[in-house]
Amino acid sequence: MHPVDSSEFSVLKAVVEGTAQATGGDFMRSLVRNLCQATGVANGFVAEFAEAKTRVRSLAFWMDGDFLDGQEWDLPGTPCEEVLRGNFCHYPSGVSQLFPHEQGVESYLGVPLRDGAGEVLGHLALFDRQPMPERDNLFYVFKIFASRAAAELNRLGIEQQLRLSEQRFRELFDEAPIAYVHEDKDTRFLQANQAALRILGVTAEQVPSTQGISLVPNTPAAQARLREAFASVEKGTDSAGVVLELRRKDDGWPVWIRWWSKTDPSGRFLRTMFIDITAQILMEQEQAKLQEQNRYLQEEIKAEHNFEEIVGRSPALRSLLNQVQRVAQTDASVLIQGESGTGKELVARAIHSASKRKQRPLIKVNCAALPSSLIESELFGHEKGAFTGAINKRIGRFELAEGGTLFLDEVGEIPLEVQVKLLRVIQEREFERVGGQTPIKMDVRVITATNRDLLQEVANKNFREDLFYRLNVFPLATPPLRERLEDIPLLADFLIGKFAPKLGKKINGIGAESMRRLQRYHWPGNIRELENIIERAIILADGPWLEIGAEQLPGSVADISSAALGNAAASLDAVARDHILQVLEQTRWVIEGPQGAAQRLQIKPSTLRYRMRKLDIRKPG
Ligand SMILES: Nc1ncnc2c1ncn2[C@@H]1O[C@H](COP(=O)(O)OP(=O)(O)OP(=O)(O)O)[C@@H](O)[C@H]1O
Repeated sequence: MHPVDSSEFSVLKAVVEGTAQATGGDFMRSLVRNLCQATGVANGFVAEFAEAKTRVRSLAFWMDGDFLDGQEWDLPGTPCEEVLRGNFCHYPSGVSQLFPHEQGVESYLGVPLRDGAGEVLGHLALFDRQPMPERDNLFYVFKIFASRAAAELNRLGIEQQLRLSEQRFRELFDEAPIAYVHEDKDTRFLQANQAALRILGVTAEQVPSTQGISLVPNTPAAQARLREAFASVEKGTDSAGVVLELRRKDDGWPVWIRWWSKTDPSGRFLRTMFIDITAQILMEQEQAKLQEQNRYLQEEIKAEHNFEEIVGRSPALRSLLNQVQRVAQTDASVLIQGESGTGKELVARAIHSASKRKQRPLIKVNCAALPSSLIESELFGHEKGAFTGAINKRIGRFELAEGGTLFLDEVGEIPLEVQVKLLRVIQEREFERVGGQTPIKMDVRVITATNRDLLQEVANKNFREDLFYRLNVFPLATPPLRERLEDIPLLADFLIGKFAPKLGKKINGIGAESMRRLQRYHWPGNIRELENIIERAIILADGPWLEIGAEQLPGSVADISSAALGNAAASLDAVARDHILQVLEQTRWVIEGPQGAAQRLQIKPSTLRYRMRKLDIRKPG
């Protein structure tokens, strides 16, 4: 062990005190200056390898009482070369003779600086115009500070690497295609990368004032997803991610993201990642819409329609067809009123087919066939989980009819609370799904039909007056068959042509007596009733001429007329009531099906129900 004498100690002390507060570049400068001043040598420097191992650059260079900046030099032909090979070198004098490039330098002392693994990083050196005799204390102090300088150089290298890797990480974080957000437990943003800002419509300045949950819309479906997302954080990361629905901060547009989040080790922050899946979700929605449309169209294909054919030449029908042609060219709402079976649906289809919307769908809703609790969601659709039983999202008939026509049959059956929404939708031309909050714009023409006296329903407060006038912009009335008995031969021919081939019969026409009988009948069930009678007559026919006897006309209905005629005091309603009751009792109150009362009465089950309500007919007991 080398004993420390007092002069060594004072040098040591001076350098230690001079460099105590400094780190990094400052430390190097303070080291060379203090070392020179404490040892009395004029010049000194710390240098590290430049890019090539044959060159060095100074980290600090002290010369004749001043610092020189950014010195760089080639090693060959200098005393430094040997030092950087890893050797301690001391030339007490004669440097300029040994190294002709180093004119004016007399003496040199250099020591390599190594990293932890022994690799040379640079060197610390002193040089002078005076000789530098060998002094133990000088070497000793010099070596101590060389290892201190090496440690600092090492640290600077690591710091630099750390800075680079942090910068690389930041760039990666910022430019990653996946969105990253660093947020606190209340989802207040601390940091968000470019992808996150882009997806969420948030600017860099808005990051500190943004809270993730405030971007989730206040709909039952979106909030349920949010709860699911937080539950997945509690459980640990869900590898499949959770789908969340958000609104962009800038324009409020909906975005859907697949979201993963994890609590950081401190437990105070969330590291959240997400990707934008809006395009995928919109495609799924479009697909669902097409599926729904497909399902609806399948049903429609099954139902039979006489598309173009509205048969008849009577003045009453001609006037109706004339109005149909005129109103078809416009987008006006049409209300078709008429008795059951007079062809209201046929007229609605004719308006659609003659309109500019004919390439788009005509969607029908029979309001009497739906339980009142489901009408709203059938019309407007619903979001997943909007009410008990709503498992999947459903697209409503208004959405299906986009660009086309919506035909609301038996509109008088719509409950009052849905009438309010319908009115608003027709006025504002936009609606929301049940349980949803996103307004959906629509371009749909509305045609409605009813066999009720709607104005009477308005007077009875069963139908909103404002909605009535909205729907009744262009009223049409389908005449009952008894007011156009002259159309019966034409209709009968048309119907024979329709049914006979299907039933495999060859029928020429209707016998003269039968035709007279048909034209004397008063047709409470209108054309639907005529259809049924002709179809039945074809089934029963033995020859090419149809014979329709009085017994083939529904005797019971004929009774109504005779009863009504025979008993002037009895109102038609009372007679109808008695008759319906009688048929219901015969069918044991079965309404639908081949043995049901509706079939016997030649009316639709929905119409029968409606009449029962109107005439206050209830099943006893
Ligand atoms: N002028 C017509 N020419 C040919 N067929 C007709 C005519 N009018 C109605 N029909 C036929 O009569 C049947 C009943 O017509 P539609 O369903 O349109 O009547 P509706 O008034 O809508 O009845 P409801 O009020 O009971 O719904 C249908 O099969 C239809 O094709």
